[in-house]
Amino acid sequence: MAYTGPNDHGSHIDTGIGGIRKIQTSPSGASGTFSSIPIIDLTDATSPSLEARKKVAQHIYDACVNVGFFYIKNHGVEEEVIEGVKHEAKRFFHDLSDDDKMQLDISKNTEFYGYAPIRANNTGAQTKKRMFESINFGYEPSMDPGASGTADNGPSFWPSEEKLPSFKDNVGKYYSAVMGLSRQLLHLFALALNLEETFFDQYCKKPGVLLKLNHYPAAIPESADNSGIHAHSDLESFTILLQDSVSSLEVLSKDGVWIPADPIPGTFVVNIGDAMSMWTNDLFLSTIHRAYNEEGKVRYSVPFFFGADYDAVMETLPSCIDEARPLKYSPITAGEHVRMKLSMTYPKDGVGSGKAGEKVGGGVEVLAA
Ligand SMILES: O=C(O)CCC(=O)C(=O)O
Ligand SMILES: [Fe+2]
Repeated sequence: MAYTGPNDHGSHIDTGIGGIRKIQTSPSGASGTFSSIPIIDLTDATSPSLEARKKVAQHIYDACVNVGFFYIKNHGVEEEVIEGVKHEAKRFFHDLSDDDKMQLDISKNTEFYGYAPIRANNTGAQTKKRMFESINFGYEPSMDPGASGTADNGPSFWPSEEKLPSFKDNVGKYYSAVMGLSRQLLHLFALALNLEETFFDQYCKKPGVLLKLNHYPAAIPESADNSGIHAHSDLESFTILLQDSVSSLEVLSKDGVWIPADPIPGTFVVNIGDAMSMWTNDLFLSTIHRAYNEEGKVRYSVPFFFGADYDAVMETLPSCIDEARPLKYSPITAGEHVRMKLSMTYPKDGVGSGKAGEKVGGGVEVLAA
């Protein structure tokens, strides 16, 4: 299903990630015209031939500058591991009591890791509850096959072994697999940008990552709407999204059409986030998307947000600046960028909520707190 009109909730959008913005299709208004989301075969991403890897990178380049979203197939993550994390997501949301889940309350965590219950929009613009709950897990060096350096991204809240036996182990297997895949994608992004294949590695030794489990319940009570996750862009460098079989995700094209990104078996959806868009001076698009519960079916999704080391300074790549594309962004550490935007998503008693008209990080205009 595709909807016309830029946004069916008025002229401003709830980013879900960073307060309310004017409708726009990228942090700074850059956007792409597209009518479908490309599927990219990663078989040759690990080819010994540089030429073959560059061909894959060229497809990624095209997708990043035109759409900001693409599916990947033949990504190498084992089916069993994928089924494992889906199973654990169901256990988390259904086997734990509300009290158990609130023990992991995100508002008690310094780094915005933890559980966020079904709640009304945190910005106050929407009074009805949004029908999704989620839990975020932060960077875990023990789950990163490529870890180097000492991470200081703060501790995650995990359910105890007693409450949910083997949960951390099984989620950890998925986490490690997508962590490895992320490092492969980093190489492809570098090749796509005509950089040394390992260019981004130096910024991603202990990366700021979030593995999030989302649950969209089937039943929509009177006190809620079916909106799920409202229109937003992701804030990290890129996202690897695992969907179940229920359609929900839609991506906004420049002409205001919501293009479905329905689940395709055997694939992940990858999208560029605000940080990579800033890094590339908006050459790579951080495209607005949303996930509404239109079908009234229970749905789970597992986004893995990958960003640079919190102490890495993201400075716009010189090759992405020219007369037609003048420099738009000041250098910022990945940590400052992420913490600022997460604090607007999950405000804590007046801390960090965006103010009307405030310019944040990537030049995003925040219109209401
Ligand atoms: O559930 C989905 O399909 C998308 C979720 C999403 O966009 C997010 O959590 O940022
Ligand atoms: Fe998202």
